[in-house]
Amino acid sequence: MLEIKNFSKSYGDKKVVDNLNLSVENGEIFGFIGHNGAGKTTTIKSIVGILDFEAGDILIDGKSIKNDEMACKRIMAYIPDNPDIYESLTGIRYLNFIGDIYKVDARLRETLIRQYADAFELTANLGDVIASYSHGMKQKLMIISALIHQPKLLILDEPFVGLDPKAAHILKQLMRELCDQGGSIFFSTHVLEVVEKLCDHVAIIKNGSIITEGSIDQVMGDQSLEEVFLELTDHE
Ligand SMILES: Nc1ncnc2c1ncn2[C@@H]1O[C@H](COP(=O)(O)OP(=O)(O)OP(=O)(O)O)[C@@H](O)[C@H]1O
Repeated sequence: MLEIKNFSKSYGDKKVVDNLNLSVENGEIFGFIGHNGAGKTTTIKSIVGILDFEAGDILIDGKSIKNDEMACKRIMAYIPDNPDIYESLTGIRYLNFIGDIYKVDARLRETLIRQYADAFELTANLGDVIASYSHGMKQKLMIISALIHQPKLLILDEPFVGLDPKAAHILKQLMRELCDQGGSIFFSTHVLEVVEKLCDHVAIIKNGSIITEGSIDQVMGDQSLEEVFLELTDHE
């Protein structure tokens, strides 16, 4: 579903990701972890077509984000680490705006909005302007907007930051459901317990290079993910 091949990215003359390779299969939840500044957001923004990159390619369901951007964007959804959305719209207008862009059938859209807004306890606030939302409420709205067009690939950058425990629990359930239905998820996080419990696959990035990657069981062995992470990232 997602294939990153020989991907390198620089800002000016500073290379921040160096020859990164990884793939996410159908039905898989893939956790992407690494210290601050390791290159996670840069990789994610390149996957979703926000950043250009100088080397390698990124394929979504076999199509290149460089050469076939619209086809890639149609089947993928991205939830950034900072929910900066149109503050002057109401929640429901924003969701309908996204529904229109992705041509989500009106009936299906209504059902999905109700289902997800109820799950995240946001239904009563959908008529309010987004400017009045808390950080967590904006985050929930972004998650709902990503799910209503039923993406095959969901990309999330630190999705659990700012969510209350119940919302985090619901998001984990929805992530698992999407993958049980054949979708794929690639997400970054600093919450290693979530990766341990939720992910099928994990990669650790350090200074722009993958230092270990594999199934969660392979990577952890008989240690906790925290132990593995600290051991691998502590050494220069
Ligand atoms: N717009 C930019 N211009 C120049 N350098 C940048 C830019 N954005 C990021 N960088 C640098 O690229 C490197 C990787 O940053 P990135 O945001 O991808 O890290 P990250 O792994 O997502 O970190 P965090 O866990 O703190 O979110 C860092 O050294 C950062 O300073």
